[in-house]
Amino acid sequence: MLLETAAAPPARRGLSVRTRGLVHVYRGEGRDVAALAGVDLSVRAGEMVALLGPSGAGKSTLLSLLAGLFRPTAGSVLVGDLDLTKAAQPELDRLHASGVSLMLQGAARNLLPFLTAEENIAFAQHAARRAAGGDAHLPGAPELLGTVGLADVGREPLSSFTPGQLQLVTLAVVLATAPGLLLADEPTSRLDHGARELVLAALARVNQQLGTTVVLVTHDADVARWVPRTVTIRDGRIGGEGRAGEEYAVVTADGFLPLPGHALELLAPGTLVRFELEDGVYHLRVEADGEQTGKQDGVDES
Ligand SMILES: Nc1ncnc2c1ncn2[C@@H]1O[C@H](COP(=O)(O)OP(=O)(O)OP(=O)(O)O)[C@@H](O)[C@H]1O
Repeated sequence: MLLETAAAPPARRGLSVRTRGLVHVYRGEGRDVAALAGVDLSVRAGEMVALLGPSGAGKSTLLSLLAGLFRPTAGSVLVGDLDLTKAAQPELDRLHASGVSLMLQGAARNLLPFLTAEENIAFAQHAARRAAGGDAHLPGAPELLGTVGLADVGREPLSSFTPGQLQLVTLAVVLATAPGLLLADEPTSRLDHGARELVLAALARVNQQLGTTVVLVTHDADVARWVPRTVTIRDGRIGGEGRAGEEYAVVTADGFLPLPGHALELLAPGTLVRFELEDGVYHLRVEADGEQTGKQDGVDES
């Protein structure tokens, strides 16, 4: 099979994402689970962001809320101008038909195995055309398959595809409705190194060529090579951000500053700290038994 790229489908404006004070509690019998405990996340239109973090941190819950699959316990989610927490069902239906695409974990959950790649794309476009009253200008299957690097295999049976190629077909299918926001849950899980690189490269190409906003969840630490911004979710909150390989702590909307993982090990709960500004540089000073123990860290004021 050939792996090659063709002319990209026409760009469509990406959708911005903004959450404020996002809280989600799963209500269970006798036990409630707080999956998200106040997430303030802003993603610009056309940006590509990876959500990282340990298992159970709340990444998939956050992705589902961005997709509008269910409503949060508290807080707001804006996709473009639409507040998903207040939107009526027809508005959410329209958003799902053409504005936001969700790539579920595992190609099998996104594809109909008895159809070819082209037929899977046509199937995905059918609902979008109906929602738009037949007026939707959607990209053709050859264009889409070309964009993900799978030109010329649109009519071959999916049974002859490798796991990496199936994931690329999945990407073409979720792009079939020309979404402004693409949400991908673990798009590289269970793929070998070479296939992971191809899928991440295809996602980055989609983001750059089509302008689609991309938010993906991953355990893949290598993802930072392909994604300019990573956001680490820890215990249902934003625990930090990575930009171009640099790690940052992020001040929350209500003024809290979660410590980065390595500092957590050094600073026990209850530790008293002082911020001091010296020559344009912030210093974090730790107090022990009423005494100053010295400079722990320095941060540029800017
Ligand atoms: N449907 C559900 N009902 C009850 N609890 C849930 C449900 N889905 C997730 N949880 C719980 O919510 C918390 C966050 O789960 P979530 O799947 O969002 O985390 P995650 O970071 O995506 O984890 P993983 O990387 O393992 O997929 C966990 O404690 C999980 O057990």
